[in-house]
Order: sequence, then C-alpha cells, then structure tokens
Amino acid sequence: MTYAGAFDKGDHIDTGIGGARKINLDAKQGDGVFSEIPVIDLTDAASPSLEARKKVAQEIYDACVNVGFFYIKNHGVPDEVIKTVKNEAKRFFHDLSEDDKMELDISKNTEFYGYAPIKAKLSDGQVKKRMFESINFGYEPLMDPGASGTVDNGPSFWPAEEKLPNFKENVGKYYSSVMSLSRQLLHLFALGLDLEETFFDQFCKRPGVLLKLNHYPAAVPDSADNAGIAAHSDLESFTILLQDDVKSLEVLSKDGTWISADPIPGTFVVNIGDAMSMWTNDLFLSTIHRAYNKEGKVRYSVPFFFGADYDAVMETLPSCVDEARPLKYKPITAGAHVRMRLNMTYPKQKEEAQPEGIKT
Ligand SMILES: O=C(O)CCC(=O)C(=O)O
Ligand SMILES: [Fe+2]
Repeated sequence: MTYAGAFDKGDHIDTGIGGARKINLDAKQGDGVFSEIPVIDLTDAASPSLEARKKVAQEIYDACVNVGFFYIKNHGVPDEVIKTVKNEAKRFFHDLSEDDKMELDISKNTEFYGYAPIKAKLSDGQVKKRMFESINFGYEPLMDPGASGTVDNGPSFWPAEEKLPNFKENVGKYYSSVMSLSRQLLHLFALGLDLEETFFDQFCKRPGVLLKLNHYPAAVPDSADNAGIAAHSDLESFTILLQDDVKSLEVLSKDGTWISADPIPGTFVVNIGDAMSMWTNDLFLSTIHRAYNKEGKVRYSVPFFFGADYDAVMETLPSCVDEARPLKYKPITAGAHVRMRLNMTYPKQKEEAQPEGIKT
C-alpha cells in the first residue's frame, strides 16, 4: 500500500510515533471525516468578556472533535518574531557544517533533544530513510513567560554561541511567544470542555515541550517513503506549527482522503496530539498527517509540541466518558507516555516500549 494512493477497507496505516491506526472507509462526517480545516480567529481569546472567550473556545472544541486540526489567525505572535525564527532555521541548517551539526547529535542526548540528520543511523545499525533534517529543543523555563520555576527537563543541545551568534536568543523570542500562546490555548481547550478555564494549568508547570526546526531538501518525491515526514500522529497534547509558503502538509480524514493543509499567510496550524486525545477519551482527535513534498521545493517548518508536566497524571476527564464512549485508557503520567512513544520512534531502549500497556 502506498500512502499516496487510495486505502482499502480495513487497511492499517503505520503512523510511526503514534502506532498503527485502522482506516475506516465507512466513517461518516462527524466521525473524523472532514473535507476542510477550519480557520479560527483568536482576536477574542483574551477578551475581558467570558462570553466572547467561550465563543472562540466553542469553535476550537468543534474543530478538535471533528477534525483534530485548525488554523489560527490573529494569534498575537508578532510578524517580526516569525520572520526571525524562519531565518534562524535557515542559518542553522546551512551555516553550520555537517560536523558542527553532528556535535548536537540526538542519539547522544538522553532526552531525545538534538540534531537528526537526513538519513538517521539507528543504534542497531539500520539506516532509516528520513527525508528531512531537524533539531529540537526541550523545555526552557527562561523562555517561558508563565514559568513556575527555573528547572528544565534535561539539557538541550544548543549550538555554541561562537558558531552561530545570537541563534539561541533569536529562537528564544519565538519560543517565548508560542509558550504564551500555548497557555492561552490550554484555557480555550478547558473552556470548550466545560471545565474551569485554568483547569489544565495545574498540569503544566514544567511542561514537556519541544521546539523543532525542520528542513526538507528540494526533492521531487518518487515514493511516499522519501516524501518528507511519513504519516504519523503527534504524541504530545497539541502542536502549533509554523509553515513557510511551500505546500506540503496533508491531513488524513478518517475516510482515507488526504486533505491539504496548505500554508495560509499569517496563520499557524494547530493540531491535537495523542496525549490530549487520550485525556479526552478520544473525543479530541489526534489526526494523522504527513509532510508530502509534492512541489519538490526546499521547505522549512517549525512545530512546537506542547505536553503536560512529565510527572502529571493524565486521567481521562470524567465528562468525556459515558455509555456511548466507555473509558478507554488507564491513567498514565505524561512522562511515561512520551517515553513510550519516543522509544517507538528511536528504538534504542526498545525493551521499555509497551504500547498496549496503557489501554484499559
Ligand atoms: O513540517 C510539517 O508541516 C509537519 C511536521 C510534523 O508533522 C512533525 O514534525 O510532527
Ligand atoms: Fe506531526
């Protein structure tokens, strides 16, 4: 089965970090079948009027339940900051030598932070086809305007200041902006779920976040394998994605149709990840997506993955359980969930991966 082609009934799609998923060609509108991705205006997200905030929250709730993806506009992140992080991504991938980048090798970092080259060599000697290079950075309390403390979740590999002057400071400006935006989104998710607006804050004091810079080289895909990022679901609670202007991102409707999430100037794409989907008993959809480099142009993207504190216990929200939607998941700490999923992606500690262990 090629990902680009049609699916057959009962096909499974290997989502990499999200495990295998079954395609349900009989799924109907409202069952994760959709034909477009909504654009949500965040102008009123911080309005003094609770009613106005609730209206935005309801739009977000609908998008999470029906699609799992939405664009946000008027999100408050300054254009200048966005331009800067795009520029820093280019500097990182092109101004550093291969050796400089490999000094930051992800396989040397216990927390899966660091640089992953285009063809990643796995520790068991296998070479995995991976048509992009990336660098990611973990939680940086000094870049979090809402930080409760100063402790990180393990050190990230930042390039040395003399090799890439001002990189950390410039990327930090974007990081701070999307941290604040994430905390605002948490309030909107809570309101949409009819919870206290601040409900999720208690679980996000030292959150498991990851800022990632992706570089896809200019290559026309000759198969779905070398097309960019293969089909997957994100593992954290939600993702805020900055795209450049090259069309690539595609999102899988549950009837097996790939829906384009082409860049819209001035927006971010937000999507629900596996953790939030589990937390809501699969009410919020962690939708499969891929970056399929159909234009064959060089492309950069900057996803920001936001997850709960590693020691926070994610216990299914009682309001998301009823007769029609029986409880599916046992409580699990956000950290155990992330480790389990990362071990599936980077299987150097394979024996710790127990994907079925979390189902009730
Ligand atoms: O580059 C993109 O558009 C998507 C990236 C993505 O899905 C990921 O890094 O998880
Ligand atoms: Fe993703």
